[in-house]
Amino acid sequence: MERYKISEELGDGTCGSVFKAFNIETFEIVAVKKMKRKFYFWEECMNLREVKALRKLNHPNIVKLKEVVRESNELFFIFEYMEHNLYQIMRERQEPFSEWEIRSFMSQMLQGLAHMHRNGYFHRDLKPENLLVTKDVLKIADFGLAREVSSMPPYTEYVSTRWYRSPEVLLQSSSYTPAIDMWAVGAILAELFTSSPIFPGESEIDQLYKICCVLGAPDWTSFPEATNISRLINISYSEILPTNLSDIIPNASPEAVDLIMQLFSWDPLRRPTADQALQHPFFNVDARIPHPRLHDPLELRLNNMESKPNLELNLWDFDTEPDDCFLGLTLAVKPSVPKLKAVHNGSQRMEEDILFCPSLKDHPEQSVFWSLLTPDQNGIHTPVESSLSLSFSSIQHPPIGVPQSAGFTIASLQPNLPVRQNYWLWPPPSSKCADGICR
Ligand SMILES: Nc1ncnc2c1ncn2[C@@H]1O[C@H](COP(=O)(O)OP(=O)(O)OP(=O)(O)O)[C@@H](O)[C@H]1O
Repeated sequence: MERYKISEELGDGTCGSVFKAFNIETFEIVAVKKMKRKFYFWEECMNLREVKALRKLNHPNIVKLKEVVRESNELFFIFEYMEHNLYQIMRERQEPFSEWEIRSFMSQMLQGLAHMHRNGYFHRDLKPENLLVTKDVLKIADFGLAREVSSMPPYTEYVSTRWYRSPEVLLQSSSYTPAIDMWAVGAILAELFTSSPIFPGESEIDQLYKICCVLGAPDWTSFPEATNISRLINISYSEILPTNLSDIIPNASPEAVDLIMQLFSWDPLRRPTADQALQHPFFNVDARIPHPRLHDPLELRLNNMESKPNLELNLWDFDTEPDDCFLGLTLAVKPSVPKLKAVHNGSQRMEEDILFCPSLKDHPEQSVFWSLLTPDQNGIHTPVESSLSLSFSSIQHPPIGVPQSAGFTIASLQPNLPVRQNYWLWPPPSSKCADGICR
């Protein structure tokens, strides 16, 4: 690892901390992911899902693993460096993405995903943070949870980030398929329009509840083997009516709404595959859709430093496979605890677990905000012992153009919820976000 000069930390995930680094031999800028657990044998390293999957998956829209280094029983992945992740980009913008931009991001994500699924893997943790972007080229990253399609169920309920989790995973269906990634694609597509998660569940039950609030009553027959079906049964449907998705995502074209609805099929078998989604009319519409500016006298600014969920780990989620990166990671496990911040008309700050604003003149509905703990930072230690490394061939990919832009507001995202959200989505550039990470 002495070839690499480590600079800033780029991210701190469940399995590892990611740093920007400079290769003093090749002058290349790379991203170094230092795994949190120790690795005493090479075999363990090569059996890691992330390594196994990325060695097989060579695609312009999948982040390139260039090298694996084991040094002092510590494991480092050397990735091609990407400038941003999609979450950061959404947070920093001052206006919504155009449908053209969304189409470009989505098409790249789906092409990477289609390649992955065709090659027998599914990702299992798709979310904006795991979509890396440089000069408008999007690449899927973080294959720590990637699973071979041919691997045998039952799978553990595991740990994908709750907001992007499919109903069959929430209901602990004994088997699931690449369709779980397609659910996450739907959630990400909706979020690209609104810059706010469409199903920001605070718990697994709340996650299902929020899904039902948008989609209406579930199709029970879609989950014949779900062990946790009671989670769904316990939700009182009499109080929940399905929502018109166009009301929730007013800036989406009918084609986009149709694609999102298909991706949000309760039945995993009815969700389009990545290849099928790429054939959807959404990708053939060339018109720019105007974005209605959504005004609201009460502008509540969500502090996005705390607006994303941590990866949620349950003790029973731990896989017994030796290649599971979570083994021995108890210190990295953080529960998702709501901690909320909002600004009323940019002046009055409030911070509590759940913030209700019942006294609003123009909006008698209550407002509620969600956010979660900030991950701890982890230092990196200079290795002292001998090291081994494994290199992978690299490829160059042509950039795909997406115009730049910048901030916007959005009104109610979930009209059927007993609460209503009205807030500024992204802090302006002047807000405290000094390191550009804001998590
Ligand atoms: N190749 C890269 N270039 C630049 N930044 C990167 C790269 N890979 C990862 N990152 C940054 O580091 C963050 C964490 O990386 P990654 O998701 O791989 O770690 P993890 O421990 O598996 O995280 P998670 O808890 O989401 O599973 C990413 O969200 C991204 O911001």
